[in-house]
Amino acid sequence: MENSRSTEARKLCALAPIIPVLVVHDVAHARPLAEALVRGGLPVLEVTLRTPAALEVISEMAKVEGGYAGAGTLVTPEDVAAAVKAGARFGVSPGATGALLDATEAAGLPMLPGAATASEAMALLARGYDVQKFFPAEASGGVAALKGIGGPLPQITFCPTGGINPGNAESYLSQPNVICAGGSWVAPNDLVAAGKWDEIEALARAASKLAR
Ligand SMILES: O=C(O)C(=O)C[C@H](O)[C@H](O)COP(=O)(O)O
Repeated sequence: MENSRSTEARKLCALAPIIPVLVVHDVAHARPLAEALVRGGLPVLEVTLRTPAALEVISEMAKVEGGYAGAGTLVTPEDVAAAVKAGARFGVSPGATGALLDATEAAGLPMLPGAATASEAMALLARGYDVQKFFPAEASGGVAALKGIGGPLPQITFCPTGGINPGNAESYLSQPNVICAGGSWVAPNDLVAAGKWDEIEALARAASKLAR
């Protein structure tokens, strides 16, 4: 769309079929985890601001060549300021508020804001966001809901996240209004804690080959 605020988000979403959603507790895991995911073909990394280490994790991941580390779970303007300071290349939010978008726009932070209903998607579209996170995807009706929203609102493209797994990912990715999907399965807590980077790379590689 003209004057889209989603130009950068669209480019990032086009880089790989899956955006890993990362909950990282130990900053020592940041570099090897990001390197494994990038090696596996998933360069766009959403680090959720759900752990005390998250901002430092973003700063470490930002140093990984070929990667794009962003901040997820942006809820407040303060989150945005902290994420930008940490070096986040983009932001993701589960929903959207005017205050949050005022902050990301003022900071020039490329943004993937969340919506779960037609009204929320329309409000974001009116503000210029034609690429949106569809969250929580499975709980909000999954592929059927995306098909439903895509009827009257085909100009909006989604990154569904929440409940996506290797078994259902391709049914999402095959929708005309889906550009990529987010998921945590490529970096399970137990593999991260155990430093099993090769296994994470293999999960990433499989995810990077999902058809869309
Ligand atoms: O914290 C956020 O802002 C989020 O983005 C939530 C994530 O989208 C989901 O936690 C990922 O869902 P799963 O792949 O089902 O684990």
